[in-house]
Amino acid sequence: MEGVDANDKYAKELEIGVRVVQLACCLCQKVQKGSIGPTPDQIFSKDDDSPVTVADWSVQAMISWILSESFGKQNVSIVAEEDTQTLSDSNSTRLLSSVVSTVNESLSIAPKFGLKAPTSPLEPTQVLDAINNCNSTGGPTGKHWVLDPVDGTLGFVRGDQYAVALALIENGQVVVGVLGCPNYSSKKKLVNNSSVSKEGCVMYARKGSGEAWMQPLVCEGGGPALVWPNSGSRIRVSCIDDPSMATFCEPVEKANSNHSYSAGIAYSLGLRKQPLRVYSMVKYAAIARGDAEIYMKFAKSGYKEKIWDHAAGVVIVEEAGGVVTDAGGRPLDFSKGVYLEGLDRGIVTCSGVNLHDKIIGAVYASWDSSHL
Ligand SMILES: Nc1ncnc2c1ncn2[C@@H]1O[C@H](COP(=O)(O)O)[C@@H](OP(=O)(O)O)[C@H]1O
Ligand SMILES: [Mg+2]
Repeated sequence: MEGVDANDKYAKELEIGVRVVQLACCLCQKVQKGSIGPTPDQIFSKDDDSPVTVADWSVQAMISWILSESFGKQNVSIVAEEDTQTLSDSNSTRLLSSVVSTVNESLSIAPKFGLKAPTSPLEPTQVLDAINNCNSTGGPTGKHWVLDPVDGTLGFVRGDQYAVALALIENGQVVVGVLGCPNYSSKKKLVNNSSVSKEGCVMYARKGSGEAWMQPLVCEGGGPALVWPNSGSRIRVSCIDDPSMATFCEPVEKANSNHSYSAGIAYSLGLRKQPLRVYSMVKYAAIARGDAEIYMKFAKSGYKEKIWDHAAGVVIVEEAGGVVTDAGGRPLDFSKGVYLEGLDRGIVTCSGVNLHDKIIGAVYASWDSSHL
């Protein structure tokens, strides 16, 4: 079965997106194994105290460079998580050279992924430029790529689930989503933390196609180069709509979502299973693949969700047959810039409308007493 008809709209964006996310997953796996870059546990803190690693900057630089080469720098607008503040510090020369060598090692194997490698290794200034080129703020018009180079950085540094998330927004709508999940096997169900695998997958979808796809990572094992259109397999959400049989997932970190509130919703709906706590957008991947039926996230009041933490996951879940809205039942709005402005209370993702209606109803019934 073929993944995508080459004549379709966004065919080139999807193809390049899948190829470059495959390459990015490979980069992350190599950093994690210590085969490129510094020791994998080297973690830096950003201004908001969130962690960042060589992999985050390197993936952002590499993807930014490939997108500019593929579509022309003047045509590419990218909204992405990282900036060069820490890297440009005069005390960071060793860190910058780690990023530069990681980017160059990764680009040197780009042809295996059907992508063009630079004719000579990138200079530090080119790497910094590539990161800085991702300073778009998106908005309601035009095409914007949206990138979270390593989503779930905590999962990455703990050897747990994390994701490389790339999406394309056009006129405020997510039209392409690619989600690389380096520790989520294309063959094995995600059950709990022991389901961390070293043979990950990439999922992807194009808006309106009614199809979502998955392919295994091609990084390891010296296997064949990535071919496209490929023999990816179709993925589909679960057909379970009985709450007592359903699995719900949520962030691992209590700081990122209120576990006791979601436990209350789960109880009121008759969900019996323990929550599946997973780092990163792998939660969207689990819904799209049918490994779970519900994903709820209720961040602290005042926290503003960023578009790169959701764009790719939302279109993949929707094309796989699922539903994603805020907790008021409205679609997420990707047209307002970097943040999901106007988001009502939280995010509710389900495999189908029946479960979704029930959760939204339970949120309305319980919110006033929730102290959120
Ligand atoms: N206080 C907070 N509340 C909700 N989400 C937060 C948060 N602080 C960070 N996040 C987001 O949650 C993401 C991790 O998702 P999860 O908690 O589902 O694993 C982080 O992505 P990064 O790891 O890319 O920074 C970050 O964007
Ligand atoms: Mg993120």
